[in-house]
Amino acid sequence: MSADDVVALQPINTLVVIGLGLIGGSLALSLKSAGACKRVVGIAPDPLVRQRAIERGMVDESYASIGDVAAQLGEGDVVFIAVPTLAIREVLESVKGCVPATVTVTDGASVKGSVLEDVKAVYGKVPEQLVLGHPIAGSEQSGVEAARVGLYANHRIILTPTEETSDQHKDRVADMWRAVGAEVLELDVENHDAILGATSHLPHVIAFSLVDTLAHDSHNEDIFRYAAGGFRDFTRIASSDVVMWRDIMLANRDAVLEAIDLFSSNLAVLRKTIAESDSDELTEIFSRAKQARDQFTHVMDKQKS
Ligand SMILES: NC(=O)C1=CN([C@@H]2O[C@H](COP(=O)(O)OP(=O)(O)OC[C@H]3O[C@@H](n4cnc5c(N)ncnc54)[C@H](O)[C@@H]3O)[C@@H](O)[C@H]2O)C=CC1
Ligand SMILES: O=C(O)C(=O)Cc1ccc(O)cc1
Repeated sequence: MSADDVVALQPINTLVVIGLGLIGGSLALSLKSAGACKRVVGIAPDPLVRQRAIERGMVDESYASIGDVAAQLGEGDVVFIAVPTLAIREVLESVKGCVPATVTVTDGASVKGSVLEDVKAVYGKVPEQLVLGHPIAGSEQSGVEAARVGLYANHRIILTPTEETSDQHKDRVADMWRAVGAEVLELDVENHDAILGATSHLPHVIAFSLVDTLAHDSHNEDIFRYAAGGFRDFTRIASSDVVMWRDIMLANRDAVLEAIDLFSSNLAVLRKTIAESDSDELTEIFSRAKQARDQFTHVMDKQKS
């Protein structure tokens, strides 16, 4: 199914978003704009965030804690957890204490293995109402002001259901994402973390490390003044939220280390090729990379059009 197809959806009664930043706020705004849920409730510990979410029309009501609204929830309602990866466990503890088993509970964290471990630790099992997910959409911006309608349109959402996840809850979450124009895919947790470790987490490691390296080069105080467009393109993601990325690296440590090791050994090959002035091999490596990247952008552009 293409993301542009009009789909018949079960509307959500109440959507509760825990964490009113880029990811949670954008889902709230997008579902409201699509008319795909009757009521949106925001949960945020910071009163200023709660106020801005109301002012921006992101939520109808906002509370400091899920306990303030949980008793009103039931079948047909969805709780979406959109907080930094290592804050998920604490949020699950608060959800477990008060949210009925009929309510669909899902998340948007960038790492799925650690969240699955958190679920097992908190619930002692994987409840059928839990549907773990990850929107492959976002940016280097964060916070309540960064949220926007349309963030998920024509983007992919990966769900990582386990055998315990019920079809009914999974379908509800898939419908929710389709209502905001996303394409829904499924992966198992381990594959998800290995793939995202290589394609998302490693690029952030490299971007943060490159900027940190250059910023600490005492001989080059003015170094960024002379940077060309390529530097800006390549390092945009080093402006991303620090807590979010610290959590991702710690939560997906093994997959990230594996990706760093593979990259380091390929970088060492490239270094040797340059040191030896091996023109043929350099042409070969760059041609392979250019072809792969051109093919990737062609596929991505076709998806957008
Ligand atoms: N930023 C991105 O491009 C993407 C982020 N993600 C994931 O989505 C999640 C949210 O990320 P963003 O929305 O970008 O972050 P954000 O920083 O914009 O928003 C997170 C919000 O959660 C709040 N928060 C933190 N702990 C909380 C708690 N215990 N209870 C309630 N609220 C709490 C923060 O105050 C903040 O308002 C993260 O797990 C991230 O890895 C997934 C895909 C893309
Ligand atoms: O800013 C970018 O280009 C991103 O890569 C956004 C992003 C960040 C984290 C995710 O888990 C998914 C997407």
